[in-house]
Amino acid sequence: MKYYLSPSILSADFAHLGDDIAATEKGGTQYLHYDVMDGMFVPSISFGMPVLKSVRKITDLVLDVHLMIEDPDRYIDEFVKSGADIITVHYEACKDVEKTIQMIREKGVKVGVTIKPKTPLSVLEPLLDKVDMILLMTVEPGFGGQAYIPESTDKIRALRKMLNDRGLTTDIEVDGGIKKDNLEMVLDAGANVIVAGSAIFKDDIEKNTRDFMEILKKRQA
Ligand SMILES: O=C(CO)[C@@H](O)[C@H](O)COP(=O)(O)O
Repeated sequence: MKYYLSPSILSADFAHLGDDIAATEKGGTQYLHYDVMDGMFVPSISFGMPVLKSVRKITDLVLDVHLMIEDPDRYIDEFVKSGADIITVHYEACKDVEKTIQMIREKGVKVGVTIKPKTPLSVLEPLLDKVDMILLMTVEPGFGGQAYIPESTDKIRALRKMLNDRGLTTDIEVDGGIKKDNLEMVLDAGANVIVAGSAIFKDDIEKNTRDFMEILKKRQA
């Protein structure tokens, strides 16, 4: 199993975004998490394609784009053209999630599907072998800096079992409230792609990144 860190730039200082991203690169991250919010699917609005284009120009990190938007089919093509490497869509936001997954795959980028904390794992059953990554939201989507929802740990464990039972090694990404002190817990439960925003983009960003990476590297097969 490979382990990845995906710092969420939602918590970065947008006036110094390039410097903040460079610090995560120096700290050894492999991914960068890019949260797109439309003010409809989630209450807040973040950033979209133009910022992604600028980020693409300054980094070779894997751009892990999480679309918190209604009917994401409308924007898949533009996010691919703007530099996304992985596009993750919400099960709850798609009119026909299998069609959306297929559309993303046809564009030649990796595809993820995600569910909110209250959505049951059962909705993922038909999708398990169709995606590269499943993102489990461990807070209600919409804002950085929230507390991890404790019930998420059992959900991660149950999802890893569902995948193992089918012989699948699909990545499980977790997002929301992940800090150094609960990182081992989500890894033990079966997560292997870690999103962290407020725990990374504060004080010494390079050191925070390195601290997370040290823990992940110990698990690397
Ligand atoms: O998608 C989201 C919030 O909707 C997340 O990516 C957060 O940005 C993670 O931030 P922290 O909980 O780690 O501060």
